[in-house]
Amino acid sequence: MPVTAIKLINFRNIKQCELNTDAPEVFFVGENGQGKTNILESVYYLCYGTSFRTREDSILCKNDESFFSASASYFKSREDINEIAISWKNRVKNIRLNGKTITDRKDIIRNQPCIIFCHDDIGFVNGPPEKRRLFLDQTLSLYNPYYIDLLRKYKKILKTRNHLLRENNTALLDVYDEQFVELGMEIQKKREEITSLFEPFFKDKFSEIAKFKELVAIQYQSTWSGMNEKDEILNFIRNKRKYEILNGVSSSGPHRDKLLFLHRDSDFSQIGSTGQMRLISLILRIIQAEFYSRTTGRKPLLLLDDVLLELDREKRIRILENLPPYEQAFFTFLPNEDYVNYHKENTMVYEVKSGGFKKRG
Ligand SMILES: Nc1ncnc2c1ncn2[C@@H]1O[C@H](COP(=O)(O)OP(=O)(O)OP(=O)(O)O)[C@@H](O)[C@H]1O
Repeated sequence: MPVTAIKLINFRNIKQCELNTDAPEVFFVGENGQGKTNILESVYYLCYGTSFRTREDSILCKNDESFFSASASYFKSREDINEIAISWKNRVKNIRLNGKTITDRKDIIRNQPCIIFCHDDIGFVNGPPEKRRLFLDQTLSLYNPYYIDLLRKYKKILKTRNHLLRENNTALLDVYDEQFVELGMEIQKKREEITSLFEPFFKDKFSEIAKFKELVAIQYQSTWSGMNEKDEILNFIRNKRKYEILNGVSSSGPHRDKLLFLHRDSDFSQIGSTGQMRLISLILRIIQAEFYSRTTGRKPLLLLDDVLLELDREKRIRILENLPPYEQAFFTFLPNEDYVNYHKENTMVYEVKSGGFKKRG
């Protein structure tokens, strides 16, 4: 569903704005630090109920102000206009979909799917294990609300289990280990399945876009690898119990697994160039969006924040030609980028300066 209008009050450096965004592609062009990412962040915020840059809503509130609000209208069909609105006041967030309060964020994720291509995505390739796992968890959560619940349950059990380890409560650990392993195995299975499903697409796209002759493979490395039965894993973690009690943490399970990009069996993040890793992160987002569309029959919104900057002209063009099907795409550009070349017939262009927006043309 395309976003046709965005209204913001006190969102980051944007005091107030009402923007018409009724176009398949919307470009935001401006110098550094003017508010381009902020406007993309507001769209993401309206799709997920959280930011991709911070967990703290207070940070989104304009300095020296005590509240902010964001809302977007979008078409379900040309006759059926919907509105999502989020307000934050006295440190309380209120999310409303067509005037009705939403209490579980799952409901807005389902409502308006959105995929952000942002600078930090390079961490999917060269970042710490939790950042790399995030790619898989985001992919699975996007199309499967059950996975969101599964992760929530696992995180809760993990927290309790770590607490029991610190308390040396072996009787309760015996009970919790069962659930810990069951939920953990389910998460690992889903992550492994999605990794093998993505592998051939990833290889094809990488050689097509990067023109890198040698293959880069994706591998999910499980801390419980080679163990397919629950009892085997239970034995494995019980054998580690003394060590875990000593350290007060669960040393294996999906929260310790790794996503690896391998070139000739070594970690590509150690040898790839920044441009190559940027490409991999873009390709991962493309595959994520394509997979979402294939499984749900719906097209997401795409938000592309400055991610083409590190690529040479040929690769930029190849990335743009390979973008997944989208309902609408928002892009940010610096004024000296050749964005005019990517302009389509109905593209809307806004100039961004000090949190203000001026429509061009
Ligand atoms: N809570 C806030 N209140 C007021 N201003 C803020 C707040 N948070 C961020 N800013 C301001 O927003 C600006 C950053 O905007 P943004 O991140 O959108 O930059 P940008 O236009 O995308 O630039 P770049 O190309 O450098 O990424 C900075 O000037 C920053 O000081």
